[in-house]
Amino acid sequence: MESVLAYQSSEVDWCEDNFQFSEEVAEFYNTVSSASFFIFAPIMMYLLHPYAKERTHAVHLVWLMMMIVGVFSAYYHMTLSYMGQLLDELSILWVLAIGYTLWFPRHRFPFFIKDRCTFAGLVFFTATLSTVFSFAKPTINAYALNSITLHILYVLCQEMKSCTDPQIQRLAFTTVAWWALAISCWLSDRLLCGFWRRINFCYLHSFWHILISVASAHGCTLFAYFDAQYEIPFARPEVHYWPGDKWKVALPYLSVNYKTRLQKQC
Ligand SMILES: CCCCCCCC/C=C\CCCCCCCC(=O)N[C@@H](CO)[C@H](O)/C=C/CCCCCCCCCCCCC
Ligand SMILES: [Ca+2]
Ligand SMILES: [Zn+2]
Repeated sequence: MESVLAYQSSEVDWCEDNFQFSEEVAEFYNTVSSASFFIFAPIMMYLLHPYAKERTHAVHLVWLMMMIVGVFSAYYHMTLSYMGQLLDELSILWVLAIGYTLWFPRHRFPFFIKDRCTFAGLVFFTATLSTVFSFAKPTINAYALNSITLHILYVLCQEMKSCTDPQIQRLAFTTVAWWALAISCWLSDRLLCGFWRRINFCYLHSFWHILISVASAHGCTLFAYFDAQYEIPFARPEVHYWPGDKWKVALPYLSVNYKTRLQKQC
């Protein structure tokens, strides 16, 4: 047990120099930047609350899990332990599982699945199996998790084929742009560390933490929008931005129209 908790027992070491500032913290910038999950999650929980109230409070689980990802990510970079790595990766796997359960469009379910409850069962079975397999070769886990994003991108492209709303096209474009920036940093830190060391700039993984938090906030709002359109169309979902619709860099959220719903019910 002691060895899986030991500092640097993980096979993966990120580009940032270890123990630069303290003997307790292996990768200082990577540890500190994990706070971005903590900063964005409560804001998104608040912004998506009207949609969650209308649809299901389970939406908040995604943001709770994001905070857990933040804790495990900080623990992992602080210790570079095997346990830290697994906790970080498994928490990502499960936040993705919750995201799929909530937002995967019903009309794209496999033909043998008729309702969201059965779909949730399939997702949770797959995630449990993947949890078990993740112990087999931990070095490939992160690549496997990143390839799930390719499936999310595929679903997004399919959904956008029938979407002509310029607001949603803008949101889809921004989501993919943030994600592309994030994954470039992740891959570059992983594969081109020699180059970054030579120019003394080893902080790309900490940029990834911030960029993927922003990309996730965008991606979740986008899929929540598709979901609201299919599942609660009477709520007339609309995308807005915080702090303001005119801001160039802002967090997207969904507004729902309670008034229309009340009129419909009467
Ligand atoms: C129908 C599909 C709905 C999908 C909803 C998606 C909900 C996902 C929400 C957030 C997940 C973000 C988690 C990021 C955690 C990063 C922690 C980290 O940095 N870990 C690294 C080690 O420190 C590790 O190497 C990283 C592994 C890979 C992580 C893959 C994350 C996938 C994020 C998917 C984001 C979707 C954005 C939309 C893209 C078009
Ligand atoms: Ca390192
Ligand atoms: Zn990380």
